[in-house]
This record gives sequence, structure tokens and C-alpha cells, in this order.
Amino acid sequence: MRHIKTIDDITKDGKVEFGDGYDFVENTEEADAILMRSTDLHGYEPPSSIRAIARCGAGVNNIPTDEYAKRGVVVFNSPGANSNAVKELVIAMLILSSRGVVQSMKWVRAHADDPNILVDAEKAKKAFVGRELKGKRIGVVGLGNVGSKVANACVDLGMQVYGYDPFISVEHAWALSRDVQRVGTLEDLCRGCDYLTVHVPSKADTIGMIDADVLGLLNPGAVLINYARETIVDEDAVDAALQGGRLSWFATDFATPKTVAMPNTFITTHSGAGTGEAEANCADMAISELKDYLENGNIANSVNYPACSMGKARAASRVACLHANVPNMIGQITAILAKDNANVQRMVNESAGENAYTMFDTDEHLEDSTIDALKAIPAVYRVRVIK
Ligand SMILES: NC(=O)c1ccc[n+]([C@@H]2O[C@H](COP(=O)([O-])OP(=O)(O)OC[C@H]3O[C@@H](n4cnc5c(N)ncnc54)[C@H](O)[C@@H]3O)[C@@H](O)[C@H]2O)c1
Ligand SMILES: O=C(O)CC[C@@H](O)C(=O)O
Repeated sequence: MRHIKTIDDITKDGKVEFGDGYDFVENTEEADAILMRSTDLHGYEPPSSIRAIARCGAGVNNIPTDEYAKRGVVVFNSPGANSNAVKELVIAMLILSSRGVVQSMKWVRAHADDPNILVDAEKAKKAFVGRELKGKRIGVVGLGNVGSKVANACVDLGMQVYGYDPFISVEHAWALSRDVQRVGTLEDLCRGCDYLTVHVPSKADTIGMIDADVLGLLNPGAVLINYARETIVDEDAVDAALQGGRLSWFATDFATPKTVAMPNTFITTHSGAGTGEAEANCADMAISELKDYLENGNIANSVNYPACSMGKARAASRVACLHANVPNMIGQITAILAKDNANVQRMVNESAGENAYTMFDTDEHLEDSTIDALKAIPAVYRVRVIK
């Protein structure tokens, strides 16, 4: 039996199914893996029983992924699984910030007792006249799972769409409409935009990237949309731009003490991914990643270890070593296996950044002393006997 600890409400209806051979535990010390969403794990040291953590969602800025890699804990996310949900809410924010929808609905509620409301509403409506999205210029920062979908949807709305992503993947470049014009700098993206929407992860080069200089390049009365992370915008600069009229509206998914005090905001409760479909997609992806890792040692969609697959574990034994990406690791591992006279059927070594993963199948089970010798290699973080 493998044991799973869940943190956060994974799905609204509570449905989280791993199937036969798994159960859920309260005590993390008894768990093999953690399934989670947005809880901040910085400062939290997982017990040694934890071999993997799967984040249902895209952003992993709530998890110290580098530190966990060095403890031999593989962190997964669920890329793209909630991107349609975010795209739809971003489109809603484009419309809400352009058409006075909320203000007009508020007027109706406030005049609910007016017996002539039908006639008076006709007079009131001129206060809520908006503008159309068609023909307006939008800049999309980050053209990954969410940004590429938002950009394509904006093309369909007849907008002039510009995109900026120096690290765009081949997959997303292919998915992007040919009507999205890519630019090489954030400044070129922002110059003359009526709308700016941000879809990048929170990391060193994106924190505070939407600052006073960038905002100053937008057209007066522009709209800023942030459904990525609160850290990406300089909140003081956004506040000043709203007060000074450079921005007419700021739509954000992050209710920080500063954003809630700003004028002209649409603020939601980190609800970009808040649909039953997105929750189920994220949970399904995260669960299958954890199961394949726990049962077969395969890694897909990890944010701190390389992708690696040897299919189902069918040989007598399968062992995985999580280690630093340094020279002579394979040499050291095979030398230890040779001492045990182990016959290796297959071996795979993959690396990503500072970390690497070596997995092999053998004809027979290795001696305990062999496993201990592998663990004793200085750059090895963890050795797993999967089978
Ligand atoms: N509000 C929500 O509920 C919600 C839901 C999903 C994602 N998000 C946030 O949105 C972010 C994006 O989500 P995604 O699924 O599209 O992720 P993704 O990884 O598919 O795409 C991110 C894109 O940003 C690009 N990028 C990275 N650094 C950049 C930089 N300095 N300048 C420009 N582009 C850069 C990457 O190349 C990538 O294409 C996530 O990291 C997460 O923080 C929020
Ligand atoms: O888990 C959530 O509700 C939000 C997830 C979202 O922010 C993400 O990064 O995918």
C-alpha cells in the first residue's frame, strides 16, 4: 500500500482517486507523497518518507523546488491543465473593464425599488457607455499555456495582438495564431497598448517586471490584467497609474492589502483556475504523475528533475538514483554494480540544470550492501529501490 497526504482542497467535490494500492493518511510522516495546491511550503521540511510532491496547478512559487531537489524530493506540476479556465476569466476581465457591466448592474440593484426603473434605466445607461475590444491593441506577456490561449482568443475577438516571450516553447509557438505579432522586448510590447495581460511565472526576472516605466508606455486609459501572480506587478506603480489615469482599470486575481485599497479594480479570489473542469484536469494529471513515479520511477512534468521514462517496471528489480548533475556519476554507479556482479538490462541517465536522474533495471535484486554503497556516493541525494 502507498500512502498519500493531501494538503488544500484539491477539488470542490472532494473527488481525489488514486485507485487500488493507495490510501490517504493524516500524518505526513507516514506518507510517500503529497498532493497539494496553493499552500506555501517555504520553511517546511518534508519528512524523509516523502519522495514526491505534486502541485495541482501551474505555478510552483509556493514550493522551494531547488531545496527539495537536494533532499531527493521530486516536485511535479500540471502544466496546461487549468489554462482554459484562466483564459476564459481573462476574457471576462477584458469585457468587464470595457463595458461598464458591473457598474450598470450595481445601478440596477440600487434602484430596485424604483417603479419607473425600465424608463429610468434608459436614461442612466449613458453613464455606462464603453468601448469595443475589436481593433484595440493588446500585449500578452508570456506565451505559454495560458498566454498563447489568451492571445489566440483575442485574435478571434478582432484585437491587434502582440506577444512577448523570449523563452517560448516550440509547442506554444506552433499553437499560436499567425496573427499574433511577436516582439523582442517588453518595452516594444507595451508601447501603445490599450490592454496588457500578464502570464509569466513568478521568478527572479519577472518579479516587479510591470513597473512605472512599462506602465508609462501604455496608451492613456489602458487596462492591466494580472492573472499570473501578485509579485509580477509593482503595486505602487499600478496604484499611481490608476490615480493618474494612465490605467483606467486593473483586473487582478490577487487580493493583497495594496490592491484592495486601489481605485478602479476588479479583484477576484485567486479564482483563475476555479472551475470544476480545471480542478479535475489538474488532479488527474498530478495523480498520474505521482503514480508513475511511485510505481515505476518515471518522471513527467517535474519542475526540479529531468523527464525520464523506462515504461513499466517489468524486470526483477528497478533502482533510481537522484543526484547532482556532476561528472563521473554513471562511472561511480556502474562500478558499484559491477562489484555486485549485477547484470543491467537497461539504464537511463537524464539531467536538468543542477540535478540528474539515473534509473536502471537489473536481472536480480541488488544486495543491501550495494544499495548502501550507491547511497554513500557523495553527490547522491536519494536512492530508491522501486522494485
Ligand atoms: N490565477 C490562476 O489561478 C492561475 C492559473 C494558472 C497559472 N497561473 C499563473 O500563470 C503563470 C503562467 O501559467 P501558464 O500555465 O501559462 O505557464 P507556462 O509555464 O505554460 O507559461 C509561462 C510562459 O512564460 C514565459 N516566460 C518565462 N519568463 C518570462 C519572461 N521573463 N518574460 C516573458 N515570458 C516569460 C515562458 O517562456 C512560458 O512560455 C503560472 O506560472 C502561474 O503563476 C495562475
Ligand atoms: O490551485 C489554485 O487554485 C490556483 C492555481 C494557479 O494559481 C496555478 O498556478 O495553476
